[in-house]
Amino acid sequence: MMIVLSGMIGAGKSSLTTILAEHLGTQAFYEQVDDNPVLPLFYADPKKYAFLLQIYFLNKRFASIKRALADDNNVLDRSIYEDSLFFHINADMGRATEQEVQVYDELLDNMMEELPYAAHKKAPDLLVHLEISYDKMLEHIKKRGRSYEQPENDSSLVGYYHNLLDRYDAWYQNYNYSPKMQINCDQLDFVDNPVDRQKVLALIDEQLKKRGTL
Ligand SMILES: Nc1ncnc2c1ncn2[C@@H]1O[C@H](COP(=O)(O)OP(=O)(O)O)[C@@H](O)[C@H]1O
Ligand SMILES: Nc1nc2c(ncn2[C@H]2C[C@H](O)[C@@H](COP(=O)(O)O)O2)c(=O)[nH]1
Repeated sequence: MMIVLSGMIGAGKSSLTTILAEHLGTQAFYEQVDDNPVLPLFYADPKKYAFLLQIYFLNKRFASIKRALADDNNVLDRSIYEDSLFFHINADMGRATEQEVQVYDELLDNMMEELPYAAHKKAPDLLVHLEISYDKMLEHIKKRGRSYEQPENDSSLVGYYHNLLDRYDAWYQNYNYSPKMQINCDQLDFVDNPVDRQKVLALIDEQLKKRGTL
């Protein structure tokens, strides 16, 4: 069983990846963030580093999916499809050239074809999308405290985050690679509140049982 968590920056993917993997007794696979040397460069100069960051994420994501596929059961923090969404939004904001987008799209297609499970199973068993409002997302970003993500250090992030949030909603509505479910995280504190945590886990269990995966 492969479960993938999707959602905006700060939605709670990494936190729920840990909780869910523990609940299901499976392995967790995280996005490479704190030890990502390109991420701070990107936030300081998005136009210069958008393409490099995307190649960095694609490479790491691909390695992580291959490692995850070596196990029967796993939970992944963010999908490879969202990386592409991020890049296309950045390109639409003038941070990547048409040629860079073309190279990225072709490389992604090529790499997806090479996945060892390509012949049988190209997608996760369930995508769990964490929906979040702008205000709640900022609250989480503040709580986590990565300096380069704070709008008070860089006001252009307000527009960037609104763009991402708007397009994320449409992305989830159109996502059709696998079964999917959405959890609104604004009122559910699955990090510090055990009752909310059980509620979220029950919602996911219900979907897995319905699909015969649990
Ligand atoms: N539902 C929630 N309620 C309260 N705090 C949360 C919730 N989800 C995440 N957080 C907090 O918000 C911050 C970002 O969460 P994280 O799991 O790193 O998000 P993501 O991986 O989606 O970027 C962390 O400090 C985490 O403790
Ligand atoms: N330009 C891109 N940025 C990305 C991508 N994937 C993640 N990120 C950024 C967003 C956050 O600052 C940080 C970690 O994301 P979380 O949602 O896990 O907090 O990395 C991407 O593909 N392109």
